[in-house]
Amino acid sequence: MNISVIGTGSFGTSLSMVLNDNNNRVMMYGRNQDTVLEINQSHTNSQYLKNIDLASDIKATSSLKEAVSHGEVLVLAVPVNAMRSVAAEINQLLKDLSKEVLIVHVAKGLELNTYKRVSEVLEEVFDPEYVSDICVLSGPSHAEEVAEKQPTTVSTASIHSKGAEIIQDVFMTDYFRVYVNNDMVGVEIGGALKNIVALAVGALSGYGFGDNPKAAVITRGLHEIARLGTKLGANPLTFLGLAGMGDLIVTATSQHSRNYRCGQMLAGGLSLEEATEKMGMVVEGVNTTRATYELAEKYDVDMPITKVLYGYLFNDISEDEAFSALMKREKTSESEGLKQLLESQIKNSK
Ligand SMILES: NC(=O)C1=CN([C@@H]2O[C@H](COP(=O)(O)OP(=O)(O)OC[C@H]3O[C@@H](n4cnc5c(N)ncnc54)[C@H](O)[C@@H]3O)[C@@H](O)[C@H]2O)C=CC1
Ligand SMILES: O=C(CO)COP(=O)(O)O
Repeated sequence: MNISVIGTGSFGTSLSMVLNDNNNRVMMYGRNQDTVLEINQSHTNSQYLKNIDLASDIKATSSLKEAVSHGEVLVLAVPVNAMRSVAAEINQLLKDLSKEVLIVHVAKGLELNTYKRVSEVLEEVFDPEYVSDICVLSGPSHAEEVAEKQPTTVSTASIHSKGAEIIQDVFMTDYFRVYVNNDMVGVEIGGALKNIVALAVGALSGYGFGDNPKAAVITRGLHEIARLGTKLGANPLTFLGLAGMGDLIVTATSQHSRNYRCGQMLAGGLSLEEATEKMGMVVEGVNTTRATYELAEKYDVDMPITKVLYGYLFNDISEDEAFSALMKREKTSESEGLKQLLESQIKNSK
């Protein structure tokens, strides 16, 4: 198929390699002329993927119109905060070209202020006449390792039934395995909220905390992701899958993760601005912590780790205050919490 990948950052580039390996005709769109030239002439993207050669079949353009004209499937691989404006530009081009495409996004976060999942933003922006379906692709998939062709597994979900199966076909190679999941809300919430946990565990690592507190934050973090997710209509079992537990493991335990490394830098004394600037790539967990904190307040969902991280990121509470806020809460029952998740699932499935 003809596929256009919108975004020449780390993930857009590594997914272009997967799509090319699966015999699709891939065109990347990037707003940075130098990157576009480098991809076309040197077949590398050295700012984002060091020591990786791209196939010469992968073409890049700085014309969004050219990319939209080329693709039957458009892969949106830009940060969440750019999604609405990029989608609006694409929608206008689709109208002008009178063309229908299948959209898949790979962004992991919630939109600031609206607290919307990315597919909700896209559904709002795209005219259904020009978009056959809107899908998400998410799961444990560091761009660096995808580019090295390390065996990788991800989930895809779509608003309608057909889209996810097409996305499964266009991405699936012998090193990139795609599972269809029918829980769009769960897949998007899992991918977005694991970044909060990764930031928190990165900070723990930066302060020199051991494995016990890290396991506590990962496990209880997954629990609170599931609590908010089910409130929003997700199936709690999705959080045990690739887009939940899988992505949480890969992100909250890895030096590849920008969120984890950002947490480490904060613990090392950098300000939030300094840490995100030094990263030079998107750290979705920062905005998503704010959006999730506000969303949890709105829906009255107890999210102690998110709340404490919000205080640490935006209100300068210290690590001691953060720990004390978490450890000195009222006594609670683990089995009661799990039971409530199951009850929500029964309610959601009715
Ligand atoms: N890097 C990774 O391992 C993975 C990233 N993701 C998600 O994919 C999304 C993109 O991440 P990365 O590629 O890693 O980010 P990145 O920071 O490496 O690259 C982002 C790209 O988007 C472009 N961009 C930003 N605003 C734009 C706009 N308005 N118009 C056009 N292009 C724009 C930038 O120029 C850059 O090329 C994020 O939501 C991230 O959470 C998902 C899975 C893995
Ligand atoms: O989502 C990712 C891997 O699945 C990458 O996470 P970071 O954005 O923290 O690097």
